Amino acid sequence: MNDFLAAAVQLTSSQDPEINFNAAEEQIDLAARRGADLVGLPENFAFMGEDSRRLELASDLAERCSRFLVTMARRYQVVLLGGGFPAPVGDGSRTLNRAELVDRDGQLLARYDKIHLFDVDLPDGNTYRESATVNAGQELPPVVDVPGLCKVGLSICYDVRFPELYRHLVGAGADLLMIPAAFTAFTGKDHWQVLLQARAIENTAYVLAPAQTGQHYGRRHSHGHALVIDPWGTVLADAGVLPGAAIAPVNTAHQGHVRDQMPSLRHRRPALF
Ligand SMILES: O=C(O)CNC(=O)[C@H](CS)NC(=O)CCC(=O)C(=O)O
Repeated sequence: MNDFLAAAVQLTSSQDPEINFNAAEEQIDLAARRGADLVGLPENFAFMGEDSRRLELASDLAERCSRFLVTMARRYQVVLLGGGFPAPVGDGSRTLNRAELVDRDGQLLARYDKIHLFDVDLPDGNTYRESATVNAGQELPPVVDVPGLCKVGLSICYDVRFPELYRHLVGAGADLLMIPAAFTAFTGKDHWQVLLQARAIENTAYVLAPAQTGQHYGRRHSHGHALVIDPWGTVLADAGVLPGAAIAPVNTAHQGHVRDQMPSLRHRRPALF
């Protein structure tokens, strides 16, 4: 594992993929100029809108997203995560919610289809039924040893509420947990930072959490606060509520130091569970 700069991009994605791709490129460009080696885009970076429109666009959008990630990674020479885009399945009436991690040379390093779907009625009157149009992925997310960086584990958004997924990633050697999201404003204000810090602390791992922010369409508001968190749980960078990025150093010696000082991973009692 080397030392490098990681960027968690924050966007207000809309129903217009053209605008969204341009906004994403602007933030990738800025992050690369600031020296970022690893850049994460949030869930729904290319489209944030009504389900019916998402399904209409899905087959075209999935291809465009994969191509966009390859083009951007090469153009800006960064390792790039597309934190979630619709990939059509079957006759195209349903999708997977897919993340892809691409190397600087455009090579696909890892792919993950979200396994926990957000089917929740919130007290603010908003109802979410991700499973109405999305199929759950059937495989645990991968950990990939990114050449020149570190071992990166993937996940998406609502996954953050399932600590066993991150235990799996850390068991597979992850140093850094990617948690790209489009967290609701309502849940985000109480849960977002707490959950992310918990995942960092309990796994003594870096957390990179790109985010959606602001109003997208209708009543859909996202919480923002893209974060980079260190293995002690300290928030190293917070993108606030405007489009931008949280950028901070990932430091190998520091992770080793934290893991020596707080050896909780070594104190697990798997035999009792
Ligand atoms: O709606 C779309 O356009 C695409 N999908 C999403 O934004 C996903 C599923 S609805 N959002 C979440 O998982 C939010 C989780 C969350 O906010 C929490 O766990 O509190």
